[in-house]
Amino acid sequence: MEPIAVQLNGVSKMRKRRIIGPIDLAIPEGYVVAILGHNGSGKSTLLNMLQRVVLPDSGQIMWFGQHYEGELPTELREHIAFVADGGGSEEDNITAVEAARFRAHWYTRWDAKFFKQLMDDMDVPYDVKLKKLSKGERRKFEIAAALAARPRLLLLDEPSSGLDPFAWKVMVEQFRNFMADGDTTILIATHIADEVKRLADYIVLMHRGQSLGMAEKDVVLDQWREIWYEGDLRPESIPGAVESKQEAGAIRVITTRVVEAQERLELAGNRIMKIRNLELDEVLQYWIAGYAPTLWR
Ligand SMILES: Nc1ncnc2c1ncn2[C@@H]1O[C@H](COP(=O)(O)OP(=O)(O)OP(=O)(O)O)[C@@H](O)[C@H]1O
Repeated sequence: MEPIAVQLNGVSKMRKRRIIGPIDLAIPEGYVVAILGHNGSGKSTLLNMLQRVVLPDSGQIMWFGQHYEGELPTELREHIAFVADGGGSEEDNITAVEAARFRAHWYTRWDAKFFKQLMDDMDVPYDVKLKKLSKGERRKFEIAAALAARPRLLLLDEPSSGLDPFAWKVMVEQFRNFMADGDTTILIATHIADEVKRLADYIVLMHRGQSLGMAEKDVVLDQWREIWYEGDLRPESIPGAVESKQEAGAIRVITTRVVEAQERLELAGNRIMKIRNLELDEVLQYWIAGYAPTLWR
């Protein structure tokens, strides 16, 4: 069995408008996991609980197989890096060089050479107070500093926020290189399909404070198809059919079992006109409605 980076057992947090949880989740070590969900679904609360900025009201969290009462010990915290979604910080009035010096003290695996290389590649100035950087530059600095910490657990809240499309493309390359030669587990809270498509290995879907499970990204993107066909086969008899509609003499059916569906249609002598993969947001809509893809474990 794969080693687990973080495990949540019945973790919940009471918020004014809703309860987040109870969440049961096991995140395998060394993968990129996207926590997907609409606004207010509990993604940031989950990330905050994983760095103990927010304390759960009940349930248990394990980090690399260990449970801790109270504050997380330094030996663990120096292996966790977090990039929040915007906002200033206590580092506002210092430069990137000074911030790097500070972080090098804190993170024992700090990689100064890698930090410089990332900052140069992304063209971020070193000698300007962090609060004077543009939104995108600040974001790049935060991500460079998080990667240079060589954390075992990296928590990212909407990493592409504030980056222009070109900068985001460069950033994706940096993440991929980073993942290729490291053992870091990355959790990305997001509702941006491109972040998921380009980076994630797994998807966790959060909805109204609940986790609807975790599935491999490739399964999520591959399993759902829209088939258009002509003929007299009733859509309800097509394997995996979850929805169908008659339009302009053709039938449109959504299925999770495309191979069997195709066989059934061909066997019945119906003509398949078009088959299309569903987009991520379409799949999520069905997942939320109760038609989950094949879940991991
Ligand atoms: N500090 C807080 N105090 C009270 N309620 C909070 C607090 N932080 C978040 N909430 C509430 O908890 C729920 C989940 O919020 P959270 O920020 O975790 O969602 P999210 O999925 O990250 O949303 P978004 O996509 O908008 O960033 C929301 O209803 C929010 O109003």
